[in-house]
Amino acid sequence: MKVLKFGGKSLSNGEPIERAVNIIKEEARTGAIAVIVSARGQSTNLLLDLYARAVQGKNFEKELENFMDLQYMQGLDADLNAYQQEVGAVLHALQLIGIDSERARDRVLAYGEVISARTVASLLRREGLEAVFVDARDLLYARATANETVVDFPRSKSSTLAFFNSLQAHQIPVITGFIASDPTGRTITLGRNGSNYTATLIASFIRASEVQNWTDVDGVYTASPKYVKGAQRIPHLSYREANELANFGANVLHAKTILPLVESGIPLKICSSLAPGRQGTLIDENGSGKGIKAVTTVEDVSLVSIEGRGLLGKVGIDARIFSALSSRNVSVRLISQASSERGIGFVINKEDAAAAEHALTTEFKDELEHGSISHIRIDSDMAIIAIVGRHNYSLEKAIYGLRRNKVWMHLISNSINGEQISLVIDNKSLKKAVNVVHNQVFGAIKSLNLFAFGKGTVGGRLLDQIIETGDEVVKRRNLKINIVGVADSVRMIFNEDGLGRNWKQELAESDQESSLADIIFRLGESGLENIVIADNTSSQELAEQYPVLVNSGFDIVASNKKANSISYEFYQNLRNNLKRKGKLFYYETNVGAGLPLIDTIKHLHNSSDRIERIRGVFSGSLSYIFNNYSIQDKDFSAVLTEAKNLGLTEPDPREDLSGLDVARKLIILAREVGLKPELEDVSVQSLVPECVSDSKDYAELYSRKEEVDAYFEQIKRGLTEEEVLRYVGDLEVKENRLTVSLVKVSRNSPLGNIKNADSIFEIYTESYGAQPIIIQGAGAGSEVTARGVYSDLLRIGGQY
Ligand SMILES: NC(=O)C1=CN([C@@H]2O[C@H](COP(=O)(O)OP(=O)(O)OC[C@H]3O[C@@H](n4cnc5c(N)ncnc54)[C@H](OP(=O)(O)O)[C@@H]3O)[C@@H](O)[C@H]2O)C=CC1
Ligand SMILES: N[C@@H](CC=O)C(=O)O
Repeated sequence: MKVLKFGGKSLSNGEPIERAVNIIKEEARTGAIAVIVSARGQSTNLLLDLYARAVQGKNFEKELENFMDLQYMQGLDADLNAYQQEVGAVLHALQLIGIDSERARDRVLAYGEVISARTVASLLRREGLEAVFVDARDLLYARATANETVVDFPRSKSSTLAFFNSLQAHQIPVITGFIASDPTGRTITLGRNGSNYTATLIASFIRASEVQNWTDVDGVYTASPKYVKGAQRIPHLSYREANELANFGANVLHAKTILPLVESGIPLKICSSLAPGRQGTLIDENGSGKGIKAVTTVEDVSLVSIEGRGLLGKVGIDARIFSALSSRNVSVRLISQASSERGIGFVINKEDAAAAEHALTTEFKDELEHGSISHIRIDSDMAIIAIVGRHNYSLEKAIYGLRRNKVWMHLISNSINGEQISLVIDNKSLKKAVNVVHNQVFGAIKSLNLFAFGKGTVGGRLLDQIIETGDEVVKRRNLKINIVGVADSVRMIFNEDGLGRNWKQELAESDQESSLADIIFRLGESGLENIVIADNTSSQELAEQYPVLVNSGFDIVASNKKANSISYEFYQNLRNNLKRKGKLFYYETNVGAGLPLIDTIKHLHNSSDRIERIRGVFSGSLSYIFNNYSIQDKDFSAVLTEAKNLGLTEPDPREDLSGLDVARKLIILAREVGLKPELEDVSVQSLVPECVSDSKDYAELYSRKEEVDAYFEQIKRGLTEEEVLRYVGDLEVKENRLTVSLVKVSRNSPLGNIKNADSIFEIYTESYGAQPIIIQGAGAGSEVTARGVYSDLLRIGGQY
């Protein structure tokens, strides 16, 4: 015989109960079945409310009407009116007596299951099945203890077997879940998950072939889908694993409900009544073998820590702690003790915190007074994350991910059989932590949550590239980049679920003012893991805030060169900060846009090949300008405008013309090879003609373009047929000399030969001698620069 249990949501009015009836009909076709039901929909809550109203002497008639309205269904052969009278009479009596008692409450609650079983039996009869209503109070017996309801197994088993033996073939018992009789014949409930317990108890008594638990979820998941979007259904679990899951927060199960099955080896299937065809989770003796099964969470627990030198080597301290707690009915969920015994930490339910504090401070009053115990501290607002299943390195992976995301672990506990690891963290970090741990231990698709500053030439293109190639990146790299926000200099938008193709319009229409402090706060509060900041602005103000971003736990990618080229002291402090916090900062596009330059320099430098000189055309925009200006019959200002329109120049092109941008790039490279220059140390030949150098902004400079054009025309006239102009950066390492100058070079030389907006870098090293390593290619432009930043992002994502 199979036992089918239906939860409250699966029996709600309308489609759910119709589906449940169909499931029962189908299963009845395959052999003998027994059905166990919970109270329908929200009935238990409504009955609890009715009970509370009655014992408080309040009116309940209207609420009772509402409750009964939800119970009625068309065409039932069972008379539910009688129950309205009966519940009303019980509530009325309670209203008069006004005494709140557990048995009285249980009696009222029992009506939920009774009406539900009557209704389901009646609906099955309407379908031509021989369904009989069974009140479980005639089968199951239990008594209340201080902590729980304890079932009288021998008596319950014998009355259940007697009943089932009396059943006729084809009769389908529809049995009330949740309720039993106490030794005095009064109603008693079986506690949390009580109907599931009824099902597994009855199944074990009658040696059922299986239990099907029909609910509104289609099985047990690798994490709560409430927190982890990528959680997967677990097809197969062992009883032991299910038990661990049940103890650590998987609320589709309760540990106690599994026990009767373990003893009798009956498999349990968790099935969704919303999608009956779908495979659920099978729980049996064998499970599916080794491997991590799930990452579960328990919210709202308290961490108790007792510390002091008086604990050192003293016999009986633990015994006193636990007997004090047990005297107040406080159960301990986890414990960890330092080997020196100077500290003991354990976790209890948050609602027991006050009782625990009282019990412990009373027990250890003397030790606290004498100082041999320095403190008994209770930190509430804690949570547990449990990794269930056996697998090598899962703890290391979890710790790595949590550290990276600044989640502090207060306590770590590893079960003796190695099948469960528990981590105690702050409740407020739970969402972030469970995502990190889940994705780490399952190697699931990792999320990188990106907040982007700057939506201009580079920033805008980057966001579009991420959106255009998102699916490919998930497939090839197991990484999902979620753009959770964008800010420009005026406004910002924020969407934890990730922005889509519409981001530009949403930003344009946003009424949220751009504010770095708000962004940091909101990202911190969001519970998002693996947050990366992209800086595609040229703002020094933002660059100066990188240490704050790092301290807030974010990694950074930047096309903005400012952080690497302002004072050396800032540069060094930022590096120290990054190291201390274990955060990443990539900025490959700072020099040479998308070219693999900075990385190459780093590798050469780290491999101890002494870099002696780096010389070349560092500026893509000036490369474009001089490549074209040298050979075309156009005004300088016209070519400058072309470069600006192509997105090659700095937001303020005076930074290119003044040589400041190239000087910054020299500084960045010099610092990569261990020098410590400041901007003032660079000798720069500015390209801004003296006559317009007092222009207060680019617009004014441009308005005086005739003077600019005349200046460059004169330089151009000085060129021979064979010569072209190149704006060259030169870093002479040994001499610690950094120069930027406009030089005439032969058209046929490597520098003279470059086209478009190409940059070229000649890297002279000790090993390569007079033959430099040459890196050449597009040195500016939205597409290549955005690609470079994207590649930095992927490098970070690869380390999650
Ligand atoms: N263009 C290129 O080829 C290359 C550029 N780079 C670097 O990339 C960076 C961006 O250049 P590019 O995209 O061309 O510049 P743009 O002028 O096109 O875009 C700059 C963006 O930054 C925003 N912004 C400015 N200040 C702030 C702030 N404090 N907070 C938030 N947003 C801000 C601007 O907002 P708003 O729209 O409101 O003004 C704008 O969206 C620069 O640092 C540049 O040096 C590096 C390599 C190559
Ligand atoms: N304006 C810069 C852009 C890249 O850094 C350049 O031209 O190189």
